[in-house]
Amino acid sequence: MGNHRNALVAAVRQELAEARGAARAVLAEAESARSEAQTRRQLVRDAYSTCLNQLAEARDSARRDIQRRFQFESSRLAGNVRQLAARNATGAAGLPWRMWSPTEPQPGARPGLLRIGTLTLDDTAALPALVPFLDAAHLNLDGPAETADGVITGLLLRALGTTRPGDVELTVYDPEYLGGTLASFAPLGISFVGPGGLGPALDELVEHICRVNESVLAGEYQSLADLTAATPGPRAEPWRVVVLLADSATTEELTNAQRAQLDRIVRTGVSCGVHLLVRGLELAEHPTVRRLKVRDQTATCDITGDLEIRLDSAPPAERVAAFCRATAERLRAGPPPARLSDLEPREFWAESSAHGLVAPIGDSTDGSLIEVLLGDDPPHALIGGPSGSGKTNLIYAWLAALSTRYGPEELALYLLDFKEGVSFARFVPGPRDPAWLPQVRLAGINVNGDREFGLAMLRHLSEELRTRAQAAKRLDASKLAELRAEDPDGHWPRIVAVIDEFQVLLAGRDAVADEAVSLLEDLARRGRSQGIHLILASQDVSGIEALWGRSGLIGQFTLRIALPKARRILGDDNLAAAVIPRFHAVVNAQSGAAGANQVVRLPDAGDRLVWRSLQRRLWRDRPDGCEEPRLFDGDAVPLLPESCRPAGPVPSAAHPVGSSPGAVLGERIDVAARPARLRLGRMPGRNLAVLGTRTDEACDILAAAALSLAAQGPAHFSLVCLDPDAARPAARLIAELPSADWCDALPEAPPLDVPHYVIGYALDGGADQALLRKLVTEGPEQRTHVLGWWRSVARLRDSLGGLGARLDPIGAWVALDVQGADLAPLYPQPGGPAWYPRTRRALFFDRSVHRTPEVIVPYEVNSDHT
Ligand SMILES: Nc1ncnc2c1ncn2[C@@H]1O[C@H](COP(=O)(O)OP(=O)(O)OP(=O)(O)O)[C@@H](O)[C@H]1O
Repeated sequence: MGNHRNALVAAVRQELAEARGAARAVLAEAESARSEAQTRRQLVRDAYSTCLNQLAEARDSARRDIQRRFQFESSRLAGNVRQLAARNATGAAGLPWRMWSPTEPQPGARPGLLRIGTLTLDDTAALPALVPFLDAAHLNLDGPAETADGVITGLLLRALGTTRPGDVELTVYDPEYLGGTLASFAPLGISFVGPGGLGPALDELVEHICRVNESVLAGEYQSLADLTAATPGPRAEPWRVVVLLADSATTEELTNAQRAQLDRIVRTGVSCGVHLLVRGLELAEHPTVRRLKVRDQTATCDITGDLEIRLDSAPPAERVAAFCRATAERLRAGPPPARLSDLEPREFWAESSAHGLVAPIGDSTDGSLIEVLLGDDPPHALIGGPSGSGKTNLIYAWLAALSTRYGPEELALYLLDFKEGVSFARFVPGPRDPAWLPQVRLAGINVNGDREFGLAMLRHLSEELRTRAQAAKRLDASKLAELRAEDPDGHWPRIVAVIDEFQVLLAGRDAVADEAVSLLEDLARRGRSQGIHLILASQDVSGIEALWGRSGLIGQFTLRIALPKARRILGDDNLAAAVIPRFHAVVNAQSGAAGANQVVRLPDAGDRLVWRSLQRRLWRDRPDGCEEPRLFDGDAVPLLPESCRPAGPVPSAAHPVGSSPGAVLGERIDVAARPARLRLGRMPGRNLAVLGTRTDEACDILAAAALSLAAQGPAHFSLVCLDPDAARPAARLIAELPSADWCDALPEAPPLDVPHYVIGYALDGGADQALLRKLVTEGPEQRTHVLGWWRSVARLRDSLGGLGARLDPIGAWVALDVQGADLAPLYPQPGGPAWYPRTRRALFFDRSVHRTPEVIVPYEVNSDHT
């Protein structure tokens, strides 16, 4: 029993222990689950708060980003709006009153927008608030009369200040103050409409619109704005601006008929240049009506929606009065003369020169442009006027009008100015401006001493004439238009040659004048049909008289342009030039016959900056391959071209030598600026004498000759210098020559297998006579040539043996300051050549090629002595 109980107890204990164990295990499990859940909860909480933080950060950065973008975009937009506003409301249309002054519109420019105040967009700087008006809209204002009238005054001043005097006609209906509101505009000749006059005034406007449609637009143009854009010159019709300052009484009083007329004007006015500027009266709905709701110093406009406009104050009364007085004065004085820019066409280089060159040179007193023609008739022009009368200015204006109309394929210009000045330098690249006028092929400046250059240009044109005549003959064309039609791929621009102070070329009874006259005559006679036109200008009556003596020449110059006080340009019975005022010209296309005069006001074409900017525009548009013009500047000294100097490896004796290498002596005065060469073959007399006392130039000529010979192939040089003044240039020369030796006296001619040149400085300074004679006589056959410098012809003769010495071994010479008569012993014709020495010019004569000597410009070889 006891055992049984014990066993029972033990079993119960056992079970209890197990149950307790199990309960503990469950508890432990629950505990761990709980702590796990707690940990998880903590994690979730942490994650949540991290997430919250991140979200907040992301939100903040997105907000910041949006704000930044907004600011960027709004300031960009504001900038764009500001730029557009600046472009659309330039000058007087947009300047605040304190800086305001009227601005003359560019020709052909359409009216822009007008400023009435400012707009503020968030924190951007204030933007100008602009409204359209002329050629665009009627304006309907509503609000307190005083503020609205201030806006109207401002709008009128801006509209008038951005148009030419007389381009806007003003009509004011102001029944309340009988015109007093806008009385400051009275000097402009406003039509004030009295209280009972509204009906007739509206009728008159409607009639005006009908007339404009019927006769001015005539079905060809949609609007006056289109007509103005398409036709250069003054406006066909002024704008009519009608200001209606109504009050409620007026509105009530408006009859049905008046209302109907007003509605018609609203619908049709803008295209005919009639604009309403109305306060206190509701205009009918129409796309051209813009409405402004004015409050105290602020307004809203249907263009800018809800944005509030801070209105500008009304313009100061004294400014309005001063402007109106000045404009009335200008109106009385008539339209101002055209400006250079008025001569520009709407589109550059759009004209063909096949049938002629038509271009305006100025305007008439009513403002319409006056065009002159160069073509088959009249083919050539003669311009005359005393010094300072504006010939150069006229030529500038004419060239501007021509070169903006006709591109380089249509027009080629050759410009020569015999004045002491550089009038044509502006057309070629200069140190400060690389641009040039693309049509200019050649310009000569400072040529008053170099009539030969004028001759060279005429010869060049004559050559061109010959080419054209041959082509025309081949293609059976009798004039340029036909030649161009037959040969559409050919390059046949019209050529205009301008020669200012041409009489310099014809002055004197020498070979230059004779040849110039015969070339001019030929060009004037045959150039007409080949598209070569001459414009000759002169201040000098005697110059013009020189032409009158040559009827074959003067008869071709049927276009005459006489500046004030010009004499003998027009017919003897035509006195117009004596009475025209300053800066005017008489244009006469009938050889100056009385009755064919047109008086032109000439624009001021002298402003360099205006010209430069126009020329840059043309230059930027020049076609590919358009070459720089050739500039001949009589004051510039040309440098020996690099191609005439030895370069690269020294040629060996095996190197082929041409049969007659050419010694370069200077630049020829011709259109191509070619070097003058003396051929030194194995023939008797192939020696050169440089004659004169100008050491620098003589040394330059010898150096250019030696260097250019060394550049052509293997050669040996022996330098002899008998004048210490020439020692330095001689030393420089020997340093540059690949194969040379310095001799204290004339060398014997050693037998060499390459040409040998003896370069002698001041050979009159004690050279061995016998040796010199031997060298010049026998040397050339053995390819030994003397290129020597003597200070006079007499000294040359002395150094060759004295009085009876023969000079024929000297086959070529270059004379510097030696008078023509002194050159007689070296010249085939008795008396010597006509030569009057000039600085940096030399007379070159090669017995074997020249009939008459040629003037050359000695090159500068080393630029340290000039
Ligand atoms: N239409 C014009 N409007 C304003 N100024 C002008 C006009 N024509 C000429 N001038 C000015 O008059 C002056 C003389 O003009 P220009 O040099 O053209 O005369 P010119 O007849 O060529 O004189 P010269 O023969 O002595 O060279 C210049 O200062 C020029 O700017």
